[in-house]
Amino acid sequence: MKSQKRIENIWLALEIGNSRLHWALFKGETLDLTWDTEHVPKSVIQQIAQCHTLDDWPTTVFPFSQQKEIVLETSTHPPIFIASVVPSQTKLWQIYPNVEIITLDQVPLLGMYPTLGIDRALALWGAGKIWGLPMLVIDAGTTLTFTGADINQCLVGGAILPGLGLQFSTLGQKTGQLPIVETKVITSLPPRFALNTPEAIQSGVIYTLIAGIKDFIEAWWSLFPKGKIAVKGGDHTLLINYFQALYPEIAASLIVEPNLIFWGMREIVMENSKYK
Ligand SMILES: Nc1ncnc2c1ncn2[C@@H]1O[C@H](COP(=O)(O)OP(=O)(O)OP(=O)(O)O)[C@@H](O)[C@H]1O
Ligand SMILES: CC(C)(CO)[C@@H](O)C(=O)NCCC(=O)O
Ligand SMILES: [K+]
Repeated sequence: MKSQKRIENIWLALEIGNSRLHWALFKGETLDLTWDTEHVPKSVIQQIAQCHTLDDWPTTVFPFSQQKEIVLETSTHPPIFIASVVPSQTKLWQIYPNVEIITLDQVPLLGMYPTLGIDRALALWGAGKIWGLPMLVIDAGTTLTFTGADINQCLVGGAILPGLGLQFSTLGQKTGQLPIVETKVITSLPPRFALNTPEAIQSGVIYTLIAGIKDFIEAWWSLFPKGKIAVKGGDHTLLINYFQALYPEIAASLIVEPNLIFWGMREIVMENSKYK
């Protein structure tokens, strides 16, 4: 049975990434549900803007809208807080009647540069709030990013490189005879010296990626011997598995938390007492 009580402190967090959308439903400061969807076309956002409550949303965007055990008698147009690194998608969501875009100036980190990605700032802020500083966030998403802050909440800086999927797709797309390796077919470590094309691609990308990440981790620990490291992003499970196989002592000290950006968003939204 659905509760008849209207829940007034429901809010949605929407992280617009380069590959897909990441959603969270909060009741006050409690994270209730998370799910991922594709990027949404304008027509569907227009449809959502007409919906009064979440129950009416299309299941392609809110997969739980038909599930009776989820209490969704939300007030009209539950607020959506958006953190986006895709300006064209941000623009589309602005037709929703109750939307708030989270911007860099709302993140209390010091020393940020103006073009720093909001996802990097929020994940770092969220991780720092929960586990403490110094903190380095490794985001294994469309891109792979490193983003660190010191004990004074000051951005140390970081790095950006193509993520696992992007490395494979670029190799497949920009060459005459290389196939596109799908990350989902990879289960274990490939042979280092491979004797077929797909495994040669896997070997090259994976072993250099792991070596590169290990090098950044060691550089972080030489700057901050007690510095913490948190890992997130669509490819985090794969990367953690490789570290467990190759460098178990490093793997053991990594904090794995897919929801880092949502924790960062919660910190900022909770400043606004209306949703507590
Ligand atoms: N169901 C899925 N759909 C798409 N990508 C997936 C899925 N599951 C795992 N991945 C992996 O996640 C990676 C994308 O990561 P993620 O979803 O965190 O990126 P994003 O948040 O859209 O992008 P950004 O890096 O801009 O934040 C891809 O390289 C892919 O291998
Ligand atoms: C690096 C990405 C693509 C990671 O999602 C995003 O954070 C972004 O677009 N950043 C802007 C550039 C920067 O952070 O320096
Ligand atoms: K990323």
